[in-house]
Amino acid sequence: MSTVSSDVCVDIRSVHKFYGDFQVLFDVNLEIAKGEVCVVLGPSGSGKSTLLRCINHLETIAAGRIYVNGDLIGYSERNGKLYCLAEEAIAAQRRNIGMVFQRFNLFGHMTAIQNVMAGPVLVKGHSRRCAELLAMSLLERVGLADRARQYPSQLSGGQQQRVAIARAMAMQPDVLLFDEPTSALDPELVGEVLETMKDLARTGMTMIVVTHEVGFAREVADRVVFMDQGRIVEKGAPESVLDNPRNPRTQAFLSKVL
Ligand SMILES: Nc1ncnc2c1ncn2[C@@H]1O[C@H](COP(=O)(O)OP(=O)(O)OP(=O)(O)O)[C@@H](O)[C@H]1O
Repeated sequence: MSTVSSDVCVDIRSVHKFYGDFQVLFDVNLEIAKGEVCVVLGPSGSGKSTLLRCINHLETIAAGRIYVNGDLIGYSERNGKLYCLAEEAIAAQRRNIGMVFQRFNLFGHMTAIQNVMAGPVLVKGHSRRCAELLAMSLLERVGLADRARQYPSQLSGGQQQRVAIARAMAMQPDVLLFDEPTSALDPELVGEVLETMKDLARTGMTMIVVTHEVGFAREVADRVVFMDQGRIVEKGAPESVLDNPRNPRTQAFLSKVL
């Protein structure tokens, strides 16, 4: 049983993570409220992607706990000890944690709508009819209803990423994780994906976004987290972290990117 408050969606407690002998995360603590948009900034190699991947247990952790809506991710706890969950149980947890990657990872042999329908049909057991209605409404939401029958190779990078967002939404996750969703895109396609993410944020979706888009952080984030060398060194409202950073490492980073 966890003691997570019902307003908290993601609760990261004292997480440590190693790759072999290399410690990549040090005592990371972060609570994300339901409906919150949290943007994670930081220099390359600071551990942002790794932290995101720990949340849906694509990476194991050496110590600490991660809860999503009160559910301990990846492990069960008995008498203070952690035991790894079976793959099936981890897969069930991942269904509630959507992830959008830098490379869109769409199925190339499926049309846009088939990509969005796949999860609801194959994983959730929805009827094709039901999944098709849901997929169409999501494609409409990301502005791609007219592209539903096209294959990924017939879509631009920005359109493919918007399909990937619709696909993640189709699982009706508790939280959506974005791992640098615009960094593989040509600059002129970045805006349309950020607009889609802004729309999503307005609907009250809980989102954790790793990005270098400081403008997006300023406009959309409820909170900005700054990571450096595996640690959260600063977190707070965007205007406080971005305009008045207190930590010298945040100051140095922002002076380069702004
Ligand atoms: N599978 C892995 N095995 C060993 N080291 C890894 C692995 N994945 C990442 N690392 C190392 O862990 C550190 C953090 O990587 P991570 O990708 O989390 O950083 P990041 O802040 O997301 O960087 P970027 O902004 O460049 O994507 C880096 O030093 C990286 O080289």
